[in-house]
Amino acid sequence: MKAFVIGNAALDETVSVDDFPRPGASIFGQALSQDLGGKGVNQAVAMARTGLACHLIAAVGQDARGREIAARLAAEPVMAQLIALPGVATDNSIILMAGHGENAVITTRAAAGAMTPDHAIVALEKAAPGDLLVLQGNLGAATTGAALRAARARGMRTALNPSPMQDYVAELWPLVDCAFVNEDEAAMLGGDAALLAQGVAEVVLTLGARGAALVRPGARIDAPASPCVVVDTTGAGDCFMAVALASAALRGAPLDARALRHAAIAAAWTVGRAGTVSAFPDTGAMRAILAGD
Ligand SMILES: Nc1ncnc2c1ncn2[C@@H]1O[C@H](COP(=O)(O)OP(=O)(O)OP(=O)(O)O)[C@@H](O)[C@H]1O
Repeated sequence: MKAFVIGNAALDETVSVDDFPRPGASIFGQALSQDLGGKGVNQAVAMARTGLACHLIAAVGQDARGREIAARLAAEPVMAQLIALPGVATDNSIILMAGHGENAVITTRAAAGAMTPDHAIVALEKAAPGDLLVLQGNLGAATTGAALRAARARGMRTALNPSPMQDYVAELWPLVDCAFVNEDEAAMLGGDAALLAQGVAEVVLTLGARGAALVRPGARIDAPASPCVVVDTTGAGDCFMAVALASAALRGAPLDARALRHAAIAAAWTVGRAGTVSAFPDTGAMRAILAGD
């Protein structure tokens, strides 16, 4: 079984602040750090570090930041296919990390928005029935829809994390087998019951420090978060989704309580460290997590 993540690639620029600036205010930040990021990259790298065969398909510009992303991805076990598009800038995320543990993220989407339906369809030509497609909310409506339809035509399983939330997502749920949503997203979408009613087979609700729940028609599994000291929550949701899916896939099992436990431990590892991809468990730590109960 292989996973295909079609999504965005970015460099995360994180600055620590005591608190978020009010409109019009100028404030000091404490440190600027750079990390590999973008939800597509985050999820693909976390999956690949578990040992699951994982392809990443993402677009960058033909610029220094695109080359930097390629160089950093080369050090990861993910099979990365970066499409270097002429005339667009590589995407960036600007992350404000506040002293109270919350963050605010602004992501550009020039390269992600320029990915076409053909990019997605061609990328999935290597997929086999039973392989997994993982998507997030950064691509355009046509490309996301084409990826989901191509996956269904190939007998793949599909998972979607609708973040950042875009309006078009409402039309896509009948093509999604598994939805991962945080509390805000669940509220915007009318709750897990509304997603199940639109044909989604299973919904994973992530509830921050209160853990997560796996909901299927007539069944619900609750899983607590793993305790940790909060340093930086950036990427926790991406790490959680990737590890939950990979844990189940590597065992040939459906999503289950054990997958949620593995995901919670990996996400807490991330929350307890600064950064995005660099805060995820490395390959050794990830395999140790997945070996546990
Ligand atoms: N304070 C915390 N302590 C322990 N685990 C946490 C904490 N916050 C998040 N997590 C873990 O990360 C998972 C995902 O968190 P959350 O529900 O906040 O998703 P998210 O909003 O998509 O995250 P983010 O946008 O920060 O990446 C949770 O289900 C939990 O396992």
